[in-house]
Amino acid sequence: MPITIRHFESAVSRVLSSAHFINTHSQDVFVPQDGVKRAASQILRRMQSLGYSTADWKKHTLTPSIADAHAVEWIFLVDALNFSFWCDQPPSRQYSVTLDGKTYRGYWTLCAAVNRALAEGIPITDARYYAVASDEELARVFRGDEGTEPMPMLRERIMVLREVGGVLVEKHGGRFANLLARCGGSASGLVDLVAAEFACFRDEHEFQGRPVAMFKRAQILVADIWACFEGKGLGRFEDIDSVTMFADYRVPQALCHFGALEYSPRLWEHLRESEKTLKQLGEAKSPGLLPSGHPWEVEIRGNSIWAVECIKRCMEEEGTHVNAILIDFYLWDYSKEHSEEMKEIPIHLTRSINY
Ligand SMILES: Nc1nc2c(c(CN[C@H]3C=C[C@H](O)[C@@H]3O)cn2[C@@H]2O[C@H](COP(=O)(O)O)[C@@H](O)[C@H]2O)c(=O)[nH]1
Repeated sequence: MPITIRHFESAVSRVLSSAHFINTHSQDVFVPQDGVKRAASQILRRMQSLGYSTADWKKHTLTPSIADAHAVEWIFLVDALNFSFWCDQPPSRQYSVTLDGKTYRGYWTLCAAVNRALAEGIPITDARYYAVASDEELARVFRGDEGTEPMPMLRERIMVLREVGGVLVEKHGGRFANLLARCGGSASGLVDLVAAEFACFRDEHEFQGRPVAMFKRAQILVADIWACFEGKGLGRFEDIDSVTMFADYRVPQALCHFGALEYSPRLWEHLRESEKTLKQLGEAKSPGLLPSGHPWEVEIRGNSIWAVECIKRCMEEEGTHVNAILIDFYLWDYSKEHSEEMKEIPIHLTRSINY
């Protein structure tokens, strides 16, 4: 049997080559270059008017306000669990977490629950705790407001905590900072290390017979550290601009809104119908959910990554350098601040620990 010498390609460059392959082989999702051009000018103008930068990361109420060793463990814990917050219940019943008088939904429920646990004296960001804490203790950490659904995919989240906590305790002295110290200031190297050490971060699929990679949570983990430290100290990465957009279910909405992403009529119809069914019948019976790895899911995620790369290149051509991370963060924040407008654009809903 010939030994195949697998040419080692870093995870981040595999994401970019996957996005290009998906874009050139998609049947239902497109990145129209005229839309990209318009989107790039609009987004650039808005980001410049806001002075949007890494400093915006710490401005959020719930993200760590001090860039220190604890912030690194906080970011690792949150990005290990940073997936699938949507639920099919009516808004009044949707999982929510109220902290300091403010009620949070979606991604921010995770941050609120973590900060609440810390305020209650629970060392939730310490791998030596969450690797072995009981299911009941962890369910209590992530408990929702009275009368709301439990946290979506709580069982999967507890399994993720056991996995990543166990690896950190057994191999890295219980701290993600020790793994971070081994990446030699390379973002791509850190993504490789995270994908090698933790199975739950390996966001890889097959598309038309070819392996494709997205590594959404591994990349946003690196990006959050970079942003929190504003590119300095523990957050200094020489190759940070190689990191791509994070293929979630929110930014595609914003990309469609700005005209940089388009769906075929049949895909648009399917997503619209599945959202309606989801609301009427509830998730259990809804035919509409896209199973993880479905071609349409891969097309939406891969083309979202490609669209942001094209927007980035358009901005370069206009003489401004903005990396994919900041474009992504801006679009995600935009989608949350304009949720009413976003309602016009259906999202692809998948039960997945990848995003
Ligand atoms: N592409 C991308 N996806 C992101 C984020 C974030 C949080 N980042 C914020 C924190 C600091 C930064 O400044 C950002 O403002 C969460 N998500 C994903 O969204 C989904 C949750 O949506 P909803 O259910 O509506 O809350 C889910 O897949 C989650 O994994 C991002 O930045 N980019």
